[in-house]
Amino acid sequence: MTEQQLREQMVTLARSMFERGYATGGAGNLSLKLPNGHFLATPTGSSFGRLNAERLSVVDIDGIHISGDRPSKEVAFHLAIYRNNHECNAIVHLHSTYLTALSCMEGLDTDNAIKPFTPYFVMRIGKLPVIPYLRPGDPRIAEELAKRAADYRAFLLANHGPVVTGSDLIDAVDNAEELEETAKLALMLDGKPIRYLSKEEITDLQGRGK
Ligand SMILES: O=C(CO)COP(=O)(O)O
Ligand SMILES: [Zn+2]
Repeated sequence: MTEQQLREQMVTLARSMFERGYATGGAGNLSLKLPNGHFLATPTGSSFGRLNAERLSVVDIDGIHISGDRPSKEVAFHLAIYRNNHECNAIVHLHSTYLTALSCMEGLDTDNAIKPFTPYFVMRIGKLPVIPYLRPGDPRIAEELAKRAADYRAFLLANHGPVVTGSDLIDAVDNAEELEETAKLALMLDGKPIRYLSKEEITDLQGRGK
């Protein structure tokens, strides 16, 4: 895809997420890898419902602002993931309701916040490690994500929300939506007897693609 097509795709997918309630207000941010090796990111403070393709931010791998409006204050953590996971070409960060609710719960398993009970969570996400709470924009979020980026496809920032990767922006958005629905189910089922997937069932799903 050309840079122009990727810009238009970011605007369209962001608006779709906004209209369906995955993003509200000015929260969350998106990025993707451009064909020239730079990165396209949502401007800081922008609403997913009202992005403008021409004003999206462009930064290089060091976070230097090349063009467009001032980039998201989280661009450093996006870049930390790209540096450490070459299969990642796009990132979605949301404050979506159910994942953010989950991120506020005490006693999460920090290696995997959602014990698998549906196949698509295993196929699209695998495991969801929890990153300790840091204020939005804290440079230490990038350090924490850099340590885990090579081994996971999604992360839960404690008391904040999800960070989800993909092979392109459509894949990252689909992964984020699947993960949000999984968190919704996990909270609906909280306290009820769940039949979790067995070790064998999880192994059977791994490496099969989507
Ligand atoms: O979600 C956010 C912070 O974590 C939003 O910040 P930006 O508006 O700077 O992208
Ligand atoms: Zn955020």
